[in-house]
Amino acid sequence: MAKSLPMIDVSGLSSSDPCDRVLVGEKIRAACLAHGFFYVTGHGIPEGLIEAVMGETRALFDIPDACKDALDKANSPCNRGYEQLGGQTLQEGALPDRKEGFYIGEELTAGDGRVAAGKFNHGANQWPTDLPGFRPVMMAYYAAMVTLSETLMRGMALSLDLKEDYFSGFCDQPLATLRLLHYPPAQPDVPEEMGAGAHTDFGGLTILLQDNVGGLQVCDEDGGWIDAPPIPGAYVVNLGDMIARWTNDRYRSTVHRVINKSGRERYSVPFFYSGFPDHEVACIPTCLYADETPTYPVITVEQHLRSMYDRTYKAAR
Ligand SMILES: O=C(O)CCC(=O)C(=O)O
Ligand SMILES: [Fe+2]
Repeated sequence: MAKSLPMIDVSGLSSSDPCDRVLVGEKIRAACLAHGFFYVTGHGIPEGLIEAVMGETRALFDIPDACKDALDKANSPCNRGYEQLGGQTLQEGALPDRKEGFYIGEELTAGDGRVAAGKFNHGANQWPTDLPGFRPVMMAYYAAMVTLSETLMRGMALSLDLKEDYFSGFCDQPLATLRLLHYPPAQPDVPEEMGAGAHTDFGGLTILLQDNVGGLQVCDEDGGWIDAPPIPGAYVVNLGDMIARWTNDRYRSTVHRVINKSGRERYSVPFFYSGFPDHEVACIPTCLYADETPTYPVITVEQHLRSMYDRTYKAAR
């Protein structure tokens, strides 16, 4: 039987009964130890909002090329806006990714202290002018994703037998990115080209919304690939590099990739929850065995993100 990823109903994390919350933490622990990837239901995100996000995403990628170019993220000091097909190379040494994208973050004005201080990826968005529903839908969804991420980080803390608010410093004024992606069908005559090359995610958690096309694959411990097909009503959640650093790889930042072999257009909307930029990500003492030392040096969220953007965008420049 083909391997599959676990499914977790996380509604218990919002229960007033601590036992309910601990039970979900235990399920998260098992899923993180096994794969670092799991499906989530009971997330509380309204279906209508999800449909609206998918509708606006398709509409965005359907606007004329000249309008996309006007929104190019090269215009933005904080990496917001449109990224053309092949703009990123997630897997070192591979061909550029066969995807186009659009980056959205928290809407911040020049007067915000973090923007004035030149904090990484902080600032204003670029919005399409001819799609009136786009901005309100994306901002509502961004806010809902921040709330869900906070809930899931409490679940992560419980899963590690930590106090539920252990990650509250990380969750303070979090840097996060909503990313709209469009994957044209793979080209049969370029079999080595991928929609997204094999990579790990850079932040804390990723919450992925995908359409019904499929193509996401998760690397197994034995080096094989497990399909993560779309399941209606469920998100795919995966751990990013920060969690591997916190746990000294007890929980892995699992490698994944996308190959769209369906012959159809694929759309997905990952939300990357990266945390407070100045937060120092250091190994959690209880994640070390007695004779073990931390594999990773202490790093701030911002330092790690900057280095990963440098690496994955350098090749495509
Ligand atoms: O589109 C997907 O299913 C996954 C995208 C992804 O892995 C990423 O953007 O980091
Ligand atoms: Fe990813």
